[in-house]
Amino acid sequence: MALRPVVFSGPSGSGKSTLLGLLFKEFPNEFGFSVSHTTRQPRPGEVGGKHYHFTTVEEMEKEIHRGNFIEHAKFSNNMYGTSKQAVQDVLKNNKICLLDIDEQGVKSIKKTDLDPLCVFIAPPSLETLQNRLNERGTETAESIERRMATAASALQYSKEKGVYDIIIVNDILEAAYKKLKEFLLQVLHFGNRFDNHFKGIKNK
Ligand SMILES: Nc1ncnc2c1ncn2[C@@H]1O[C@H](COP(=O)(O)OP(=O)(O)OP(=O)(O)O)[C@@H](O)[C@H]1O
Repeated sequence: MALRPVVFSGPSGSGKSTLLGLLFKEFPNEFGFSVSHTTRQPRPGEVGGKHYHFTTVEEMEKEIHRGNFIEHAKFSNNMYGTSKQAVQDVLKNNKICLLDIDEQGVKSIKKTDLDPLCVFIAPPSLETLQNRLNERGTETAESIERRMATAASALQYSKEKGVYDIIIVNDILEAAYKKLKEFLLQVLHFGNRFDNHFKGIKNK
């Protein structure tokens, strides 16, 4: 049976990368990250090919035109997208593919035959979201404003029936991670890969 990919979505700053990082740390052999393409500039510490494939508008448009992208979207004047190759690279290693994409991407990927599980990471409040973006220190005031403007509509969309399989409010990080992990352990029926781990949780 094909391994179902897991799509993470949620407002910028809600904690997707943080939670994904915890999953990869705990289960390095189970999960693989679908590396998205983007035309935005790398943030300090970001590595091409690992966090994103950094590219140009011209190159990305050419590849989209060739049909090589599953989904793509524009956000804050930059293009983002998931190439078919990025997902294949994970699946060929027999790992569960994790994706970090926005709600436009979620709509597109749900139309494919990938049958993704969709997880929405929500902030405890818009105020906390803004504080976290400020504290992360990666955005200009203008960029934070743009992110906050789209956050409200993303939260609204997350409540529509049938879009997300679970909504996780990332208030206390440890609690959010536990909820995420338990959900994935329960839903991803793919052999007995997590059995021992799951028993460990149930016995606690
Ligand atoms: N539960 C939490 N409590 C406090 N701070 C948190 C929590 N989760 C994440 N953070 C912090 O909030 C900031 C935003 O988190 P993160 O970068 O993971 O968000 P993101 O959803 O991946 O954002 P983007 O979509 O912009 O990449 C980071 O500085 C992170 O350390």
